[in-house]
Amino acid sequence: MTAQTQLAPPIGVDNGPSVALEARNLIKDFRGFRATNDVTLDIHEGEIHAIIGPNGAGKTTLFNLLSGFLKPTSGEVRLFGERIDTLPPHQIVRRGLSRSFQISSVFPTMTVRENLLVALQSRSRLPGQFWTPLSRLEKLGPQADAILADVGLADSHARLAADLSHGEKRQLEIGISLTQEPRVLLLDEPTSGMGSEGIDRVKALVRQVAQGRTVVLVEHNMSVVSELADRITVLQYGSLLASGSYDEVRQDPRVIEAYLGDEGDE
Ligand SMILES: Nc1ncnc2c1ncn2[C@@H]1O[C@H](COP(=O)(O)OP(=O)(O)OP(=O)(O)O)[C@@H](O)[C@H]1O
Repeated sequence: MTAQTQLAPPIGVDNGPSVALEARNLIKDFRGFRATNDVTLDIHEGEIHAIIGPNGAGKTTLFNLLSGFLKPTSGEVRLFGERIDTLPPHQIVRRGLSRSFQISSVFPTMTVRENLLVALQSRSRLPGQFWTPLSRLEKLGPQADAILADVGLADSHARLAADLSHGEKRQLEIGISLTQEPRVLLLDEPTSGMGSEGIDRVKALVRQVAQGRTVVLVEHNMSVVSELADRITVLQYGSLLASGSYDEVRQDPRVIEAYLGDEGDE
C-alpha cells in the first residue's frame, strides 16, 4: 500500500491555475509503433483546450488515452488529481469526465428528446431494464428539456434524430454527453464535415457548454481553434511539440513548419 491512491495532486508548488486533467509521460505503442511519445500536459480547470497537429500526429490516440478508451503503454492520466488510467470508462465518467460520442450513440428512430431521456435514464439508473417504456422516463423530462435548451435543440425536440442535419446531430451528441454532468468534456472534432453555418453553431455551443466546465477538443479547423481555445497543445509524430495560447504557438517556428505552415494561416 504505497502512497499511490488518494494523494493530493503531485503538482501545485505555486498558486497557478488548478489542473483538471493531466497526462504524465504518456506512451502508447501499437504493435511496436509509438503513436503517443512521452506526452506530459496539464489541462487547467475551466479552460477550453485544443489539441492540434498534422494528420497522424496522434491527436485521436491522445484523446482516447485521456478519456480512458485506450490504456497507455506507460504513463498516467489524472482527473482532479486522481489517477484514472487504471479505471474502466464508466467509472471515469462517474468521476466527472465525459467524451462526445459519435453519431452511433444516437438512436435514429427516436426523437431528439427521447434520445436525451434514454441517456438520462442510463445515467440515473432508474430502476428498470433496458426496455423501460418511454412514458416512465417522463420524470426526467425537465432535465432533458434543460439540456435541449442548452444545446439549442429545444425547437427540434420532437424531430426524429435521423432527420437532423449533421450539425444538429453534433448538437444532440453533445447534449447526450451533458446528461452525464461532466466537469470535463472531451470533444472529438466537433466541427468536422460542417459548412460555415454549422461551424458557427457548434462554436457557440462549445462556448455555452464550457461555462463552468473544462473542455478539451481535437480540432482541425484553425479558425475555430483560434476563436475558442484558451490554450493549445500541438502534437507531431506522437510527441508534444508546443503548448500555449494561439498567439504563442502560431509564432513557434517548429509549429509553423510542422502544422500552420502546411495549412496557411486561415
Ligand atoms: N489501433 C491502431 N493500430 C495501429 N496504429 C494505429 C492505431 N491507431 C492509430 N494508429 C497510428 O497512430 C498514428 C496516430 O494516429 P491518430 O489517429 O492518433 O492521429 P491523428 O492525429 O488523430 O490523425 P488524423 O488527424 O488523421 O485524425 C497514426 O500513424 C496511426 O496510423
